[in-house]
Amino acid sequence: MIFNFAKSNNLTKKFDKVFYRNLFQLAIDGPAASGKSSTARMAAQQLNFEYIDSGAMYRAVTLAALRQNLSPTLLEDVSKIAQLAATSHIHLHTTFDPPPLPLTHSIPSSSITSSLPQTLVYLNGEDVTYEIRSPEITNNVSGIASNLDVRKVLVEKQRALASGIYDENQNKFSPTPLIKKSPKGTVMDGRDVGTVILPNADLKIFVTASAKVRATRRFKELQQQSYSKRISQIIDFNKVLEDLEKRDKSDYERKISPLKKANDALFLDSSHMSVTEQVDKIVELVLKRAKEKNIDL
Ligand SMILES: Nc1ncnc2c1ncn2[C@@H]1O[C@H](COP(=O)(O)OP(=O)(O)O)[C@@H](O)[C@H]1O
Ligand SMILES: Nc1ccn([C@@H]2O[C@H](COP(=O)(O)OP(=O)(O)O)[C@@H](O)[C@H]2O)c(=O)n1
Repeated sequence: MIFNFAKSNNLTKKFDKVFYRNLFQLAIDGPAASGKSSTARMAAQQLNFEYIDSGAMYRAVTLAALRQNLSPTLLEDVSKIAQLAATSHIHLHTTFDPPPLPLTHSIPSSSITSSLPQTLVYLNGEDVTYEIRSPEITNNVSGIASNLDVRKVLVEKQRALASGIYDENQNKFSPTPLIKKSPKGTVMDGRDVGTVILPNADLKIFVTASAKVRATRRFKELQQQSYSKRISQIIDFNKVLEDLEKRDKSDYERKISPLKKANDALFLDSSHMSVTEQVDKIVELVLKRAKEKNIDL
């Protein structure tokens, strides 16, 4: 099935305007391992927001393409990959355990100690949560994400998800907003959320940290993963840093929707912040902006 972009775009605009005016939209962009997704998920948990991991959608399409031996650099494969992006059912499910805390200004995120929220990713019904984080996917995702047709398809799905008019299970746009949970807002993270996907977001944050700090975080994460899966694997820090810098370059320099701070985004350097400090800062900024805009959270 090929989507009618013009039609779905109109739908998105219509429902954004009519039904979702009062839902807070938080856009978080930044380079790899800057801390976007962990802070976005924890902030979503505290604020009772829906969380949308736009990068996971590019990763899922990359997995689908690699499974079919399609290459983003081969012209004849490019339209097939866009077709895959359109026809694949990509379902994101973030589990908040424990359930969201009641929102008060005095609960710091450090009080959430038990399990951290995590996002399960399903591709055509199959749980691919871990597979999409493999080095093979990580090293190929930027190439797929620089494809204009793939972006068109995913951006429409991402906008529709944020507006509640995309049914992930059916892979269909809905003419009426779907009654899901009743979140007070949406937080989406990625590379072009503030610039392209949600240009009218109520608050935009561009998170970054030095490449060395980010590579150290990824390195620890990979070590932890191999330890928990009991895989004995040597992880080379220099290789992690090199891969991360290569992906940064591709994301910052691509022609279509490059990674860029939106003009109205706030800059957050997380190099010397803990995850808890990042979450607390973001929640504080959301509450302040909601108050200014008379949005009831
Ligand atoms: N401020 C921080 N200090 C230390 N580790 C962090 C910080 N922010 C995130 N992390 C860790 O770094 C890794 C990458 O963070 P993640 O949120 O996945 O980044 P991104 O979504 O930007 O790629 C994760 O293991 C996360 O727990
Ligand atoms: N909105 C987005 C999100 C991700 N992406 C692409 O998808 C890749 C993976 O995104 P991600 O958020 O999962 O990556 P990490 O920051 O977690 O490493 C990025 O390197 C980008 O190339 C994008 O182009 N646009």
